[in-house]
Amino acid sequence: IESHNSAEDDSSESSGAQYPQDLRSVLVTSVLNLEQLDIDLYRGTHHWVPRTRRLFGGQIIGQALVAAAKSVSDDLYAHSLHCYFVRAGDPKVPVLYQVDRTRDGRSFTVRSVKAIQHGQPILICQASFQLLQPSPLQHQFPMPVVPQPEDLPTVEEIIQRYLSKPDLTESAKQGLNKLLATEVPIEVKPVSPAQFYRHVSGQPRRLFWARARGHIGEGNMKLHCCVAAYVSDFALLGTVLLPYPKYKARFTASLDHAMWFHSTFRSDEWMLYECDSPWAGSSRGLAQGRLWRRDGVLAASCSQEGVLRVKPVPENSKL
Ligand SMILES: CC(C)(COP(=O)(O)OP(=O)(O)OC[C@H]1O[C@@H](n2cnc3c(N)ncnc32)[C@H](O)[C@@H]1OP(=O)(O)O)[C@@H](O)C(=O)NCCC(=O)NCCSC(=O)CCC(=O)O
Repeated sequence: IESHNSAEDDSSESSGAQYPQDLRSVLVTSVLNLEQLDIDLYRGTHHWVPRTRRLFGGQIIGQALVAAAKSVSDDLYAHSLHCYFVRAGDPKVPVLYQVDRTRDGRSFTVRSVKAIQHGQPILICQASFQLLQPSPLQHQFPMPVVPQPEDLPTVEEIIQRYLSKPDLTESAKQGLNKLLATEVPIEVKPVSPAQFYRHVSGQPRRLFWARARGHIGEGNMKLHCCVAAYVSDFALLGTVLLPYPKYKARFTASLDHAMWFHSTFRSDEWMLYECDSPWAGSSRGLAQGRLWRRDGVLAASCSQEGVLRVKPVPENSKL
């Protein structure tokens, strides 16, 4: 365990003009920009909907945290959230977020948020905020040593490489082209592409660099936490499947998600997402994630349990 100061990181490598596919408007000015309907009542819309046709959990958590943050003062920082996904989100209708001001304390303030569709909750979330307070107690695990993002291909480049393989089946080609056409508002660079895509059996652990597409800027820390909450649900649960390349997912869904924010960070700058799964059983799996700033500071930790029902991969599958 190494000692670390979680000092403000002022370094900025981002500028809107650098990004050919600047989806800033999608994540910050659209998905996380909730419409206020009444006091403590908001409406959120969707952008990227996964192939499961249920709403992306990270979007619901990110929006719930935006709604919670709107009723706390600027000097409070989000430090944790705990959520249950109780129903599948319907991509055809918006989500309502109803905030309950559970407690305003001296140091800590708690909000409860219910995400509602068709008159019923799809997510229940508690979020807690704190005044910045100094402490002589400061430690963190060291960040894993991995190649820098500049030295790794993007998922789009990796998919292009797979597409150029001569023995690819037509359906695999179609699947990959669909993946390429999907505008996920997160940019991802896997540290080990073969492992990321489960082409080799391995430990239930994977690492990838991730950042929000587009320039967000210093902004406020609460917004970066909301974006990180969105990002943190991406590819986390899949970590549970890594030791089982002979099985493919038939039904997977996250059941709950907890997150702790440790230090300031920029969600539009590369962060290393270290995911592992200490346990699976009873059609469920536990996944844990750590988001690292590239200067080695631990920015956030999260834990998620999901339901995973699988079926054997056909013998002749090329992917
Ligand atoms: C978790 C559930 C499904 C639990 O509800 P229920 O208990 O009613 O469902 P269930 O009985 O588990 O059934 C779920 C599906 O499994 C099937 N099923 C049930 N029992 C089975 C069994 N013994 N063997 C095989 N299949 C079975 C059902 O037919 C159904 O499939 P069919 O549906 O085909 O009939 C629900 O609470 C829910 O949907 N919550 C929201 C989850 C969510 O949306 N999370 C965020 C998105 S997930 C995410 O974002 C993570 C990103 C990622 O995936 O990486």
